[in-house]
Amino acid sequence: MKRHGSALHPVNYTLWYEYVRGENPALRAAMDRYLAQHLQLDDAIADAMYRRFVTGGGIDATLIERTAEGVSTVLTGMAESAARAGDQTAQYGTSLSRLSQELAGSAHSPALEEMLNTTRQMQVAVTEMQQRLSDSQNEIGQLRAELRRVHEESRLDSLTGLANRRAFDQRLAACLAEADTPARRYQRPCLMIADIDHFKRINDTYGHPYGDHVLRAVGTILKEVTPADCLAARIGGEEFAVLMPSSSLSEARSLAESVRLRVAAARVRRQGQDDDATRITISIGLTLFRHGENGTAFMERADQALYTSKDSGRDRVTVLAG
Ligand SMILES: Nc1nc2c(ncn2[C@@H]2O[C@H](COP(=O)(O)OP(=O)(O)OP(=O)(O)O)[C@@H](O)[C@H]2O)c(=O)[nH]1
Repeated sequence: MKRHGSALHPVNYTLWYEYVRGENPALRAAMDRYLAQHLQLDDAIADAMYRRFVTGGGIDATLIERTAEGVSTVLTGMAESAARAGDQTAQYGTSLSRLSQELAGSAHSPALEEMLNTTRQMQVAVTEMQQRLSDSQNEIGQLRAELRRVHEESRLDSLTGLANRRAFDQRLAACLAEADTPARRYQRPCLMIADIDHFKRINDTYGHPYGDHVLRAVGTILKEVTPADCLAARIGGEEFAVLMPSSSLSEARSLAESVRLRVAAARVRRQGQDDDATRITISIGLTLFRHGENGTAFMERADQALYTSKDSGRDRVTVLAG
């Protein structure tokens, strides 16, 4: 990295790690072109390559975290080698000093003196290297923590703090893959989709900020009632979903009813109007997974149940199982 003018920091470590790993042909080709022309890979160029070939313009936190993991392992190995080299150099230096003292009384030895000086210089260089490796390791640790935070945030809906659609889709796919294994044959996941009633009217009557306030209130109720092994998400504007991997249909129905009742009982106050709260209701569709079907069919049936709730007067739970 030093030879090509690359400063020692996490972005460059990631870039070079990806290059050496050799599984990113586009990056490899671009870097090879630069290196063949003996061009310096300064920070601006490295940054552009990192964005273009490593993160693809956005942040792929999983990839970067994996890379940070790899770089950190390499650095740990280097730090251990540097520590061993430091110990050996120190031992060598001690032996040379002893030898020099033993010979001090006899003939003066410039060659021995030179070796002693060189050994001291080596000790300083090895200590500096150990320090630099330890600094880099700390930086990688911070980078990893930051990436974890970005990764977590990228899975949350910023308004309600529930999981977002992307996180929900991933969890649904994983849950259904597991549900189709023989071990889970008798435990079928349940899915509920909930949609706030007449939400457009709420927005139109009281304004969009109040609508947001209602969404947050529903999000809070869902967080409070959803068991730890289930996932509650905001999957669209005023649409929520709860995936229940190991609940029975009757447990899922109770959960859906309790969401409905708590939303109906909640009084979401308008700012500055303490006694004037609007009544909000929610319609819910609930269904049970059928072995062999895909996520789309599962979601569509929950949606169908939801629309039955809407069509038959709203503020109710409809179950479509089979
Ligand atoms: N405040 C707010 N409104 C949103 C948000 N996302 C979507 N909406 C609004 O949600 C409303 C959805 O309305 P519709 O799909 O027509 O349905 P509805 O009025 O809820 O009626 P029903 O579902 O039939 O009971 C639209 O007015 C959207 O503008 C958001 O993040 N904040």
